[in-house]
Amino acid sequence: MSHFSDYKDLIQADDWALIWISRDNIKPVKITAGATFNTRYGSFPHDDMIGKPFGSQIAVRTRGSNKFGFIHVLQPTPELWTLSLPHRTQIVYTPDSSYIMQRIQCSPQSRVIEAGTGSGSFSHAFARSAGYVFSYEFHEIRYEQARKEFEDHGLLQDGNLAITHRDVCQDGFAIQKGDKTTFFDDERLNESPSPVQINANAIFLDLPAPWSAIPHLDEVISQDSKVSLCCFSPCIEQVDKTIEALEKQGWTEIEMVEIQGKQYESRRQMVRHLDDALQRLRDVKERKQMGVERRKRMFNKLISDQEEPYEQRPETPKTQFNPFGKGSRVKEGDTGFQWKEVSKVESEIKSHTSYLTFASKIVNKTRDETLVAKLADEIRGSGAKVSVPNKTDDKIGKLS
Ligand SMILES: C[S@@+](CC[C@H](N)C(=O)[O-])C[C@H]1O[C@@H](n2cnc3c(N)ncnc32)[C@H](O)[C@@H]1O
Repeated sequence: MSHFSDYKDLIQADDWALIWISRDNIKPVKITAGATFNTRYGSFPHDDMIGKPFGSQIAVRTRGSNKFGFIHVLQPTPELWTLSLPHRTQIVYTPDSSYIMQRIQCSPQSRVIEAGTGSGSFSHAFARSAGYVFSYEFHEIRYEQARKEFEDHGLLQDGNLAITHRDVCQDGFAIQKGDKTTFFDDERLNESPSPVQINANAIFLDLPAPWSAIPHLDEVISQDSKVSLCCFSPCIEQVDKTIEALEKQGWTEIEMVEIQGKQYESRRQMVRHLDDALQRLRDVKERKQMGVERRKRMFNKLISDQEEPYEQRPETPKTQFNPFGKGSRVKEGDTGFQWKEVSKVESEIKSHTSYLTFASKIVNKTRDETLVAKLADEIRGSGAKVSVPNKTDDKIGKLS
């Protein structure tokens, strides 16, 4: 069972949960009867979590005080995993991964190649949406760590993910049956002929030199459906070399995109008039003048050493409200003032802004007339109002 895509209501022993302590502090925890989750806000017995719905708030009294510390126990999702995983490399964040999956049409029909695995951030997102994921990592320790995590999270056992310890730039993507460097647990793959039928139709390369891996793709991509590819590269020189390799290998629809994740905050801002500004300047000038005169009098008193009765500083009238500075505090949206809706750009959200190079390839450009006729019949039978391609029509008789 995958802890990251099979939703369940109640927390049970042996479930993985992501414990939300604060926005920047989310911890993956395997719920274990009798165990305790310790934080600086208190110790939370796992037994208090078992049987409660995912999403529950668990509170404990902080030792020596009347206050409570609390946590939320959340169902794991790829998005939360991305925010909580142990970083071994740079990772792909959700703003990028969601866009990439949409662009490469990741669906249950997708057979995905991902290289390298890195910290496994994107692998979790792919595993939830795709039919099958083949992930490759050449760094032995990272491969082992990722394999362990995939295993713990239920992505390998009866799952839809295979991880291979391999330098894909040198040795390509093909997996021979019985390959000791590949770890998967799937009867279908075990039974498939050698080499394993990868038939990838979605490729994601997050490697320093994707141009060296691209020529190896031809032997593992789908021959009878459109293949979409995305390369994730932090610098434009890499994009340049990647595009050169893609063109050379016959990839088409090449396009480069950069994602700049920004958060827009919607708020109300007080409408300020020119008269307010002028009034503020008069105010400042008046106060300054009063200060100068007071200091002059104090100086004269020092020189003449004459006693002068203590002069009370004249009371300045409290301003009703000064929209440019001090005065009585006004809360956003208070009545009696004029407000306008504005949007404010917050600092950049977590995203590893790389350049995304997309491309596609169709290997076999002839179409299966029997299949087209069958689909056409089905569409006609469903009564849907669609224009069905006619095989005698030259313009649509072939896929271009
Ligand atoms: C930036 S990380 C990938 C991060 C990953 N996309 C994620 O979201 O967690 C790049 C990974 O590619 C691996 N790598 C680099 N060159 C490779 C190659 N030729 N074959 C396989 N893996 C490679 C590195 O070891 C590294 O772990």
